[in-house]
Amino acid sequence: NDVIPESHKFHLMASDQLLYEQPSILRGRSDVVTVTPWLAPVVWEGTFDPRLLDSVYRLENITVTATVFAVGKYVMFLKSFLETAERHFFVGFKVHIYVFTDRADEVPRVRMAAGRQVTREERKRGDARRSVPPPKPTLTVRSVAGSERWQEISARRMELIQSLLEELPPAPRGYVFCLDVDSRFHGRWGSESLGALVAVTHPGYYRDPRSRFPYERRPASRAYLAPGQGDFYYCGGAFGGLLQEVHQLAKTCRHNFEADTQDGIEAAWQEESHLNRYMWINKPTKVLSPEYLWQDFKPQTPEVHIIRFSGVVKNYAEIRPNA
Ligand SMILES: CC(=O)N[C@H]1[C@@H](OP(=O)(O)OP(=O)(O)OC[C@H]2O[C@@H](n3ccc(=O)[nH]c3=O)[C@H](O)[C@@H]2O)O[C@H](CO)[C@H](O)[C@@H]1O
Ligand SMILES: [Mn+2]
Repeated sequence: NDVIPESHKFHLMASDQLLYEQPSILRGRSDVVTVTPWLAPVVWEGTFDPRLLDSVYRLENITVTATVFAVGKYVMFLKSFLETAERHFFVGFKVHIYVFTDRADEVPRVRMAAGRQVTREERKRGDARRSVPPPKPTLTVRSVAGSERWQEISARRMELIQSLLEELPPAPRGYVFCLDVDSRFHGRWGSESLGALVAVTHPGYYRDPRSRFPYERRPASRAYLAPGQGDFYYCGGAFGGLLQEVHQLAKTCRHNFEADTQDGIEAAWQEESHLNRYMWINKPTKVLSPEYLWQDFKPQTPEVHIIRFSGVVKNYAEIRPNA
């Protein structure tokens, strides 16, 4: 006599067929903090069971949208970004990637990895609701204007993300991640990263006191954070969450960035500064550890057991339209 709630909108529901390692509330990662002071999980390798989470979210029929911008010479990063996304990003789920570029004819054709197909074994043990294998990830290319300033290209992403999300059909189980293109996946990035509002701690600052975070420090900017404010330094290169939440974020950051421009001020790190201000007020419901955005030039640290996504080393002078 199973208890079948009318709706499981507000809690996770698992199949009783799935057996996994017994969880412990005594043992776990003790070298890192795995929960914020507002009780949001901080996702590190070893804090979650990927099979359990995948099975939970497969019952939910979720869709994952990703946005990536490749304007000007940054189109050169698309091939490896897309190829590695195929191998590691939400494998087994409905994934839709939107590429924004001013060089549509240079977007590489990327072959879909076999790992995308649901295996026969998975189909056998899955329930009826998922007897149909999820479709292969799809890719949509959108044309955007180029620019003479990289700062503008980077910041304008908020505006384009906002309008994309206004066009997408509303989906209560729809998630979106907004990612830098000059990066590659090296390991799993999957359902463990899902949350209403998701931020990634910047790999360059997660060991630093907040006084050293490169927040916008001029009170005239709408991205201003005063000394003593700010939780973590989050990166502009990866954030996400539910469609409605990310829409709110993009709309707010765009509005504040443009209002600043009217006042003749550009935040220290453009939309990243505004994102940090936003996340100070609107606490993320899930924080991803720097495993989710590393930098290739940075030696791996002991607490980082796996690098999932990492920025490639690039020659700024060569690829950016301005220095
Ligand atoms: C890892 C990380 O958190 N990176 C952030 C950081 O610098 P980054 O040095 O990582 O910035 P970046 O040069 O990668 O630019 C950000 C993104 O804008 C796009 N782009 C940029 C220039 C260009 O000519 N063409 C183009 O397509 C592209 O998707 C790129 O990945 O600070 C920026 C502030 O503005 C952004 O917040 C970046 O997300
Ligand atoms: Mn980047």
